[in-house]
Amino acid sequence: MTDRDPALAWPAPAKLNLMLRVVGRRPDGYHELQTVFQFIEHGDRLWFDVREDGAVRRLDALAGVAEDDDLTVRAARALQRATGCRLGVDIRCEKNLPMGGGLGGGSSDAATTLVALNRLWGTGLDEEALSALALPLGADVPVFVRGRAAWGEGVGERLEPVELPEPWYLVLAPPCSVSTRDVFCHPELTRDSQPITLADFLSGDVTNDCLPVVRRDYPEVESALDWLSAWGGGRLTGTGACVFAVFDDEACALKALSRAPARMRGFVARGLNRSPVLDRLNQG
Ligand SMILES: C[C@@](CO)(OP(=O)(O)O)[C@H](O)COP(=O)(O)OP(=O)(O)OC[C@H]1O[C@@H](n2ccc(N)nc2=O)[C@H](O)[C@@H]1O
Ligand SMILES: Nc1ncnc2c1ncn2[C@@H]1O[C@H](COP(=O)(O)OP(=O)(O)O)[C@@H](O)[C@H]1O
Repeated sequence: MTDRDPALAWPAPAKLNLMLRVVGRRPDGYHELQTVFQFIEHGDRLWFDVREDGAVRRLDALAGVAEDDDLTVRAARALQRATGCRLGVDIRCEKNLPMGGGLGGGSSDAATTLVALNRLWGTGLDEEALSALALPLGADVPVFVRGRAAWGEGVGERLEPVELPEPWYLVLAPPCSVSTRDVFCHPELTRDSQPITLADFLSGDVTNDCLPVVRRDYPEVESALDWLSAWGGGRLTGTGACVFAVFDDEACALKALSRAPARMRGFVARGLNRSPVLDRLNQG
């Protein structure tokens, strides 16, 4: 066994927000959203080695993120606190997802840590209890813990599983990072969208209210969206910076990717209604 044995890896998939409406604002300043989350077959990978001494350590450095702030470390400590577990863990993370890209990489790492350690430490929390631990770590963490594509409301914590088509996505990562906080503070952000229904979304309403302000303030995002317009139109995930287009088959998506300007990094991945974390859990 190597310390990064693929057979022992735990997946941390990315998510896409297939639509995102800002429908109000709570007294604490957080915005009420409507969104649709779907996972994609592309993400980070994590390995966990249980320690007997209770220490939680991160073995791979993450640029700009101190060990104590790392969402994997915070998730492990939150599980220890909630359960009184005296075990610890060494965490390795192969980071494939861009940070601050709207793909939810940090949130997914945190969720995978909660799910995996709940198994490896034998702490026995059910999905409801794990989701409650997840929310204070970030609004997107619960959907990754539950592991099902979902219609989300509130700040993303009220989740209803949905069955969606699972197309292929071409995702482009423009060379910039968008601050979620800056987008939500933007004076021109639409904050009073009319709520829609799942049926509205399924019949084609895929508005992302963050798109106009992000497009205007981030020229790299604008140019990625413009480039994708030739391939049926580009959409923003979350607050960006990543953008995506939808394809019926993998070959067409790969063909589009091969023609992307050299400065645009990207990848092709299938949409998933079920997170690979659930399958990993069933593997034991
Ligand atoms: C917008 C979404 C959609 O999936 O994804 P990302 O683009 O970040 O991936 C999420 O709701 C992001 O949730 P989360 O990742 O927890 O946001 P944070 O980084 O904690 O938020 C940073 C700041 O944005 C503001 N914020 C965030 C979420 C929200 N519903 N209303 C807000 O007003 C708050 O000022 C908060 O302090
Ligand atoms: N394990 C982690 N992976 C990624 N980001 C992390 C992690 N731990 C903490 N962070 C912080 O969370 C921020 C948001 O990360 P991420 O979830 O990747 O982006 P987004 O919310 O835009 O999808 C990062 O910019 C980083 O400061």
